[in-house]
Amino acid sequence: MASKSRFVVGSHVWVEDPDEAWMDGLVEEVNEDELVINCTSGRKVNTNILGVYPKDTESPRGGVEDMTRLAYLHEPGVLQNLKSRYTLDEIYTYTGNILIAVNPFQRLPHLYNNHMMGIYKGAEFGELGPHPFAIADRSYRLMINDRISQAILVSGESGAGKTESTKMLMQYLAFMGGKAQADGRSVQQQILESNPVLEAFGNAKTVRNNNSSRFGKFVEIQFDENGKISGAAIRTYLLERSRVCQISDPERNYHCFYMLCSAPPEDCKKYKLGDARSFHYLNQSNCIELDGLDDSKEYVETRRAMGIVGISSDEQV
Ligand SMILES: Nc1ncnc2c1ncn2[C@@H]1O[C@H](COP(=O)(O)OP(=O)(O)OP(=O)(O)O)[C@@H](O)[C@H]1O
Repeated sequence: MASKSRFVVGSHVWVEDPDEAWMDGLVEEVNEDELVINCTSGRKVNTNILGVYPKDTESPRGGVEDMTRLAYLHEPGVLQNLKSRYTLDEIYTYTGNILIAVNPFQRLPHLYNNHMMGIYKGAEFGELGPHPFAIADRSYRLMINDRISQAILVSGESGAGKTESTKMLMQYLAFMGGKAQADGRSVQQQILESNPVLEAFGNAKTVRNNNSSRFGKFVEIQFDENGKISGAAIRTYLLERSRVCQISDPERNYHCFYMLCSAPPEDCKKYKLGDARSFHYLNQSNCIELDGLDDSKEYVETRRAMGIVGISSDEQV
């Protein structure tokens, strides 16, 4: 908590602001518990000492990779560090061995390719830049070396990037534990292909996220004593069932329904499907199509993924 003695005229500080969250500035006057702060934004603020925090003027402009190195680990300090890194497209930051991801809202394929997985493979934790691959690698190594099951918890608010981060963790563990297999349906492939299937049936557009998971999941990947994947299980929880029959503008129902309505003509005829706008469960909202999402392509892709995870064509209809 801020205390009176911490601030004198000329102190660099952070002050809470209802619009900006935090503004930085210099203390201009100290009157008991009240401060007058001259903010760099040009505003002058009179405030109580309780809403003011010291600012570290020596932290690097580009931020630090591990926030335990910050002089002050308070909210404005943490947010400023994340912001400095984000402006340089550094979306990952550590706080000790916790990885913080800030949603980039753009595809960054160079961060997640095979080359990157190769770089993180076996690297000492903290030696390379913060990355989900480093977290996955550390868990994998701990499992191999200590022979103890490991768990990675991914949490955050809706749209924060949990689903995307989880896919990267799974991608890395599948890379590390993969076995060369000729029949094209290896366990690691099945694990990765489970994502499009789960997303088709359990994800929907919400106000906050075009691909919001409307369920929780626990992904268990089992490894044999050589560190190769031997099996997997995915448990899902608490699917938002009400969405099936009730949606509000501008949200959508589950992706699978729009995919079905965009199926190839022979399938539409076979299953008596038609324009999504003709179905009450879909036309309660005006949002039918999503930018950047081709439901007819997704239909084909989902059926392919269902085949890979082991749902036969007979079971699919
Ligand atoms: N690392 C990333 N790279 C590129 N895009 C990302 C990344 N993380 C998130 N996104 C974008 O943000 C969107 C929302 O992310 P995501 O679905 O992972 O959030 P979530 O935390 O799982 O949300 P919810 O709780 O609603 O399911 C993604 O569809 C994607 O467009």
